[in-house]
Amino acid sequence: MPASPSDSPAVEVVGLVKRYDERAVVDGLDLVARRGEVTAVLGPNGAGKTTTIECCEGLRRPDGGTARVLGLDPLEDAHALRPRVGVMLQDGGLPTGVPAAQMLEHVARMYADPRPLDELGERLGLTSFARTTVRRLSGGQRQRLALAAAVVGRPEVAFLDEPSAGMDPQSRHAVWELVRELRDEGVAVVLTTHLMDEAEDLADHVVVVDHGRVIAQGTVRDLVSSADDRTLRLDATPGLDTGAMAAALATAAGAPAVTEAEAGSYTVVGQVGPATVADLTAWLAAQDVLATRVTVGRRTLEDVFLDLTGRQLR
Ligand SMILES: Nc1ncnc2c1ncn2[C@@H]1O[C@H](COP(=O)(O)OP(=O)(O)OP(=O)(O)O)[C@@H](O)[C@H]1O
Repeated sequence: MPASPSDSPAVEVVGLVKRYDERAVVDGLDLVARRGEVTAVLGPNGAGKTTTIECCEGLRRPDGGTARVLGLDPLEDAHALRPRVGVMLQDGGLPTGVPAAQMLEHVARMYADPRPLDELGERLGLTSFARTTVRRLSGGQRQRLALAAAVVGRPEVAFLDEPSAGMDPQSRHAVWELVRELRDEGVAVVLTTHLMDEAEDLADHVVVVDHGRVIAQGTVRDLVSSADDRTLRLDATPGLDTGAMAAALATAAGAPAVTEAEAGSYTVVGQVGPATVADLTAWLAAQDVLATRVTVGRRTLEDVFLDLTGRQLR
């Protein structure tokens, strides 16, 4: 049976390449995003996330590979895609001299069946600054307005570049609720984020990008349980010998990886069980060190992300 249009991916990127000054910042990247799913693209600063999304939005011309959105070419078919795709850019990309409400009304008029503005304004908390010009909005207010502009036209695909960056917790939850609702309405939501809790909470599919390529992907559950390791977190005196700690735990925990991510805050990843905790406390007692906190839990998406992409700054 031929695939119906709704079975085909809403976004399909194959072997995408984008170079700046001979340097490939996107280097053979493949990505699929489906209708009714939230696809979260994660990666360190400079990994190529925004560039990839901008190729899908028709804002950049790829140097290789293809990007298709709703089966169309984002550049050649830009006119046909405009009413069907919502875009929230990282820097807002909004005109700055007009009041917020006026800007949104103007955007809404471009669509056949826009969302009711009062309802959208209410749920994203836009009413308190409706008459403020865009340039005078705070960062979080501008983000909320940009999100409203991206979804007011009832898009089939929404590209949201760091949608909740710089937002207070209340706004972030309002954004998450809206994203879930879009997904439930069948929208393909593609978002980038540095917030691992955002990805854990929202994403049906996570794509981890580094150096312009996909290095891991799957559901959050796939990614965190690909190893059955657990993480032990320890708060104690800063500067403990992590090598010696790893050696002390080696019998109980296999070959654990011990790191001091922040001063006095240690992470042990490995086959952590009751004997590991016993060996750790014995080792600490032998050093005359008091643990102020020991917790054991599953690996989080952040643990997986740091394992995949390393701890050095980009
Ligand atoms: N117009 C441009 N000219 C030259 N280099 C560029 C241009 N746009 C992006 N780059 C470079 O491409 C690389 C990828 O940038 P991109 O914005 O796609 O990364 P990102 O993964 O979205 O990062 P972040 O998490 O910091 O937003 C970076 O090294 C950036 O400096």
